[in-house]
Amino acid sequence: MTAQLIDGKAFAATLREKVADHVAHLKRTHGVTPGLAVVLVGDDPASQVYVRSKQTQTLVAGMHSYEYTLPSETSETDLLGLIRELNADPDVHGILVQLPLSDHIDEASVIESIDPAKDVDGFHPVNVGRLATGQTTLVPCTPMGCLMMLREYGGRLTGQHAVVIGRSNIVGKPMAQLLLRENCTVTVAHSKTVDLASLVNRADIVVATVGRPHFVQGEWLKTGATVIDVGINRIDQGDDTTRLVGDVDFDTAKDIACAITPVPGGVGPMTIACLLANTVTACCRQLTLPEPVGLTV
Ligand SMILES: Nc1nc(=O)c2c([nH]1)NC[C@@H]1CN(c3ccc(C(=O)N[C@@H](CCC(=O)O)C(=O)O)cc3)C=[N+]21
Repeated sequence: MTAQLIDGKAFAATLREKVADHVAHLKRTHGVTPGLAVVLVGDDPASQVYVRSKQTQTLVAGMHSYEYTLPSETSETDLLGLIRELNADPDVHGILVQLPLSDHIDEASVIESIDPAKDVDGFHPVNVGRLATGQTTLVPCTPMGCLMMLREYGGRLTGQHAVVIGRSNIVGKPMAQLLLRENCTVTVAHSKTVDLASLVNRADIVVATVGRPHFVQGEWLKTGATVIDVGINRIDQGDDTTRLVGDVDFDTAKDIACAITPVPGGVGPMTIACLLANTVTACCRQLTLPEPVGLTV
């Protein structure tokens, strides 16, 4: 058996079309253009690539993009000052501060300083709490993209056993909340989990977000499982080139799973498309305009 490939790249392109359509509608009927501010501290090359990609796609969708690249030695006070300005700026509907931040800046303080209404990452404790209590909120982009693909390719989600491997605040925990909301039976596994292989073997849905290349083996999987690979691991090829691989050993998994996301071209592109979708949603809510259809989960 060879699994169906979940084409995140194509899925993301379709979602970005919906975003662009709604942006055009907002401009036409309300004279409003959604705006996204992206803040990057430091000069990490990988972060620069992501931020550039976010900016390009924001502009292509017809939105305003405001980019702030700050030197790595920027103080926490200065960063908080910028966020205060962005919170107050009516042209900015979404704020994303690229993580991780340098050690001298307290991440939690920075996240808490963002207006929850503009928190398009869904990382603010108010939004985390809203998700956990089943209220309308802004949902973190990576798990949101994973859920959209699972709804499309995972069959009826109710009653399925989902195993989320990884418990980060940005992926694992919100993913578990979203799957609970879909009536899945959810198990969250992590680095201290005993006998992970046999746990994974009982999963109908596997979401791998551990940050270790090729960690999940195909032989662990139950036949017919749906596999979402959140991992983005850059591997040195030994010849000065690098290759991007996931947390799942794709070559062995593809023969056992029913559907599987590739890396690259799976979760990554969906994450950015969901960021654009959240910016439009945030804009509509701030201006009490009708909620866009198809841009939320
Ligand atoms: N506040 C915050 N929000 C984030 O959403 C956030 C962040 N910080 N920090 C860094 C991570 C990483 N991230 C990615 C998004 C898209 C791809 C992506 O599109 N990847 C392509 C490949 C890109 C390549 O070739 O490097 C793919 O998987 O096909 C990857 C990684 C968002 N992040």
